[in-house]
Amino acid sequence: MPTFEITKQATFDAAHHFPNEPEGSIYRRIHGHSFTVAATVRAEALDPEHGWVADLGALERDLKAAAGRLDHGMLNEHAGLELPSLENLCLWFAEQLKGDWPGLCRIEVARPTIHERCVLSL
Ligand SMILES: Nc1nc2c(c(=O)[nH]1)N=C([C@H](O)[C@H](O)COP(=O)(O)OP(=O)(O)OP(=O)(O)O)CN2
Ligand SMILES: [Zn+2]
Repeated sequence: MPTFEITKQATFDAAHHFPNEPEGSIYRRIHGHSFTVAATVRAEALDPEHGWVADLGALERDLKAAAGRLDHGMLNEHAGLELPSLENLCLWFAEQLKGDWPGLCRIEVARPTIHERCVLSL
């Protein structure tokens, strides 16, 4: 069955640290990154009234709202981000969005400036 996937991306900047890493590890020290987050929603049929899977503007609003909760903050202070890896960020964004977006099928969180990313398939 052919499927459509629509994706919206947002950006945020945040600080974090990894408290379980060994003394002397640079990851233990508080440091910051610029992040992108992309959310993908899948559907097998288009909304016949609009001719789209869902309004990308609505997805943008929800994704920006979630990213805004992390922007210019300390990731470790958020429930679920006590160990603030890209992997746990994917889970955190999925948790924020899944209630309103039942077709959510993919979250990608990246640090583009250092060429790192993680993809969560749902
Ligand atoms: N699987 C994962 N591994 C690591 C993650 C992660 O989220 N998932 N995160 C980190 C740290 O956030 C680390 O700060 C990442 O930075 P790094 O790759 O070390 O790049 P830097 O620019 O900070 O350092 P360079 O030495 O210049 O590469 C680690 N691992
Ligand atoms: Zn880091």
